[in-house]
Amino acid sequence: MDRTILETNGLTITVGEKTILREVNLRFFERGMFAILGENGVGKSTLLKKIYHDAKTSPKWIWPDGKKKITYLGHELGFYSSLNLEENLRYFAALDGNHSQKRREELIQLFRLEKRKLDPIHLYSRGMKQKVAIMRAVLSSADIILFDEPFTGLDAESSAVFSRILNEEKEKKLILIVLHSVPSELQCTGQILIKQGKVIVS
Ligand SMILES: Nc1ncnc2c1ncn2[C@@H]1O[C@H](COP(=O)(O)OP(=O)(O)OP(=O)(O)O)[C@@H](O)[C@H]1O
Repeated sequence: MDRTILETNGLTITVGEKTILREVNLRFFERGMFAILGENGVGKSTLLKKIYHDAKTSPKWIWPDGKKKITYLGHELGFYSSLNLEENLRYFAALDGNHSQKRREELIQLFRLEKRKLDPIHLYSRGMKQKVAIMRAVLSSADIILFDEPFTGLDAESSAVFSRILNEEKEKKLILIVLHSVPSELQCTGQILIKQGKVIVS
């Protein structure tokens, strides 16, 4: 049976003098993918960051095996630009407690980076860098993945590939994903619309 893995009980977020979100009550089980939608500036990124921050720091969060298994991909892509793709992914795998080398190679192929995997990341284009950050998040052993506009910079083919990867991952993990529009291939479990400080779940 599914159990609750993430809950926000009456969460109110205030930035400076301004209350961005009021009394947000969300509850998620261990699997599924939920799109977080809404106009510019309504608080989508703020909500995601708050969830990540609380998950890492709040004593209210209980992690079954004591390890905090949540990862976040925001606007900062977070890898080592002087290292190549292989080195970056291997480094993060070592930090994380190792991921499958087979899956790593599979993702490199799916994103068509095999020929570039030994180039340092600083030579990559914007979209290629985005793919590296996505691979890192997908390969992590986290139970929860938070993505903030992860389709940014991806071409149509890569967007379709990434949507298919997410459709598979949502069967094993909880994925929250901030989007401006839902790509046609993406099969979300539900949508969370933020409007005027309120959250509407559908
Ligand atoms: N550090 C901060 N200081 C002051 N205001 C902030 C700060 N961070 C965010 N805000 C404000 O909070 C509101 C929500 O910002 P947020 O980035 O969460 O919106 P968003 O829905 O993700 O927007 P977008 O679709 O444009 O990315 C905005 O009005 C923004 O100006």
